[in-house]
Amino acid sequence: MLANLKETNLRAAHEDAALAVRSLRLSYGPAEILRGIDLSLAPGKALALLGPSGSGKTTLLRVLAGLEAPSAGEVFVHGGCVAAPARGLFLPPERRKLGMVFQDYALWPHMSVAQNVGFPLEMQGIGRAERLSRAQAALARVGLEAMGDRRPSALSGGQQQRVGIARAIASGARTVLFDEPLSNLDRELRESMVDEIAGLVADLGLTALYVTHDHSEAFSLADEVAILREGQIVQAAPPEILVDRPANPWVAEFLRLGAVLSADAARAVLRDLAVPQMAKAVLLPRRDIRICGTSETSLRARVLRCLFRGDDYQLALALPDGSEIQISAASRIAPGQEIGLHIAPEALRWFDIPKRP
Ligand SMILES: Nc1ncnc2c1ncn2[C@@H]1O[C@H](COP(=O)(O)OP(=O)(O)OP(=O)(O)O)[C@@H](O)[C@H]1O
Repeated sequence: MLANLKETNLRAAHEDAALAVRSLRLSYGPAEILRGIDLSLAPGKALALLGPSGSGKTTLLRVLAGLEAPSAGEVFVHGGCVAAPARGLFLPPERRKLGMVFQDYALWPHMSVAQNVGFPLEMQGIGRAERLSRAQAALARVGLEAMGDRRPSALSGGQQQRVGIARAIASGARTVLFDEPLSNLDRELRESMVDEIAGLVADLGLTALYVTHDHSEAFSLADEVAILREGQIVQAAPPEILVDRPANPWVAEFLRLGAVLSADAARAVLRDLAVPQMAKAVLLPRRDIRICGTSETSLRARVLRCLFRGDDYQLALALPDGSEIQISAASRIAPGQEIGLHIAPEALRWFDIPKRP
């Protein structure tokens, strides 16, 4: 599975991995965009690269694909080294046995579905007859064997997504890189597409790497999520672990897990609190906070906004230290109202680094 590789276990890890990078760096002029990345992804697993805009997600994907050359470090695909600048090694994209699915699938409207799927094979110099038969086989694998003659515009969004995946695997790729595949879709469509993509990738037995800036998409699609910040991986773990044990206050805030308070603020606002020695910040996970009566109150908050979401209400609350937190509530509470909140001491997540590392 994915691991933050250490020098000692790297050799075994990268030999077995579908994808691995070691001490990867990339600079554009004086700007260092990727700053020492170690990752590996086991065959058949799905990894999401998640991070704020500009953190280097797309750049890392492009380095894996062979669309960018790293400045230092090594890239491995299915156990073989495909880029190592120190040794002058660089394999171009067509020799890496990786498929790519681009933002919004990037299908050419003037080509038929089968021509779209066969296009990368044409770029590899494969003849027409073989191209068509491989395109047809790939379409059959994604359940679209009857659609080869259609134009992409005559397919639903879900079918276009399947065409994008068929194109990625037509050359025999078992590992597919997805570059923000769902970024421009509206929310509802996106949710059903996430389901469909995850199902298809699992059915086809593919190894998948997704770039996304959407937390819920990353959590739904991937076995493990690597969080990038300014060209470095700050935490890589299964989604449940990220939510339960964020590595630092920045991860907790980025994932919007709740309110992060400095230890001093926590002492001031949380009743009867025992602050561990060395603690500099604490996360109050929003999933563990509930509205309560005065006798149970751990802290007080003021309602800033209250939004009806169909099933429940989303409350934006101001805590006494000025930080904001969003929780759900069963009924409407008017903005401006003071409420009591309860959080169990064992639900708190303490950090020995300050709130804004
Ligand atoms: N060709 C380039 N020349 C110089 N700087 C670049 C180039 N491509 C990307 N960058 C810079 O590298 C940084 C990382 O960009 P990248 O596109 O990898 O981020 P990202 O995490 O994918 O962001 P987003 O979610 O907005 O797509 C950004 O600061 C960007 O401006």
